[in-house]
Amino acid sequence: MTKPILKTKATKYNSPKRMVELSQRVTDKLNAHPQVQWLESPHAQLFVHQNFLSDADCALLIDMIEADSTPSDLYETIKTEGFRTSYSCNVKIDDPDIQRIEKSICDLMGLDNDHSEVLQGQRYLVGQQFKNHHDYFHETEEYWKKEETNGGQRSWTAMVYLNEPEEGGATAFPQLQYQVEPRKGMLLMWNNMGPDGRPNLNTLHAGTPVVKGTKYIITKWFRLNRWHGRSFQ
Ligand SMILES: O=C(O)CCC(=O)C(=O)O
Ligand SMILES: [Fe+2]
Repeated sequence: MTKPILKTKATKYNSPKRMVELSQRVTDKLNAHPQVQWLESPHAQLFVHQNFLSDADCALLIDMIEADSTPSDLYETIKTEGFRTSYSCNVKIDDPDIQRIEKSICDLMGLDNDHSEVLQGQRYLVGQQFKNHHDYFHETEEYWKKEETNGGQRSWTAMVYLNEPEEGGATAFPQLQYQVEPRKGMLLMWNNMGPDGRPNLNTLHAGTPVVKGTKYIITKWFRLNRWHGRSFQ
């Protein structure tokens, strides 16, 4: 007997219709929240929540990033060849503080933690930056085959500024001619998809170079489907 051919349903993992539903659900929730502010743009959906994290939470996250960062600095800098010169680390997912912070982001946005990648901490020293990029996956790239079946496309990005560098380090959205200045404890969220449920080119953004001081952030990327990398951490 010949084996049946397994049909992979590509649409299951990258459904613009499901993305549109997800966008609607999240934007409805954020629009209804009294402390969430919509950053008006006809070209992309961006929201902020001032003072989302307390000073104590910002401090403990900075400590975690610092504790983790020492041995890997040089390696990270060489590896990224100028494109992303910040140091980044996956925070410890079984830490109760991390779980509480992750939950607070998920609750605010109405998204499931199982659909997000592990929270990332980032530190930028003077001169470090993350050049223009999209957070969504480019579906023509080789890596997409793997990502497609492991969580699929990145839907929303959530980022919290843990401090305020003395100069530089804004998050710039060149297509929107807009930049977000770091504010301690502020949560910035945006939809990486457009109104058609497909990647929105206008979400191009950069972490601009830090001119003076140090910048610390955490980032959380949500996926359309369940992400399985969490169980391997
Ligand atoms: O550092 C920033 O302001 C942006 C970071 C970013 O784009 C990312 O982590 O994907
Ligand atoms: Fe990004």
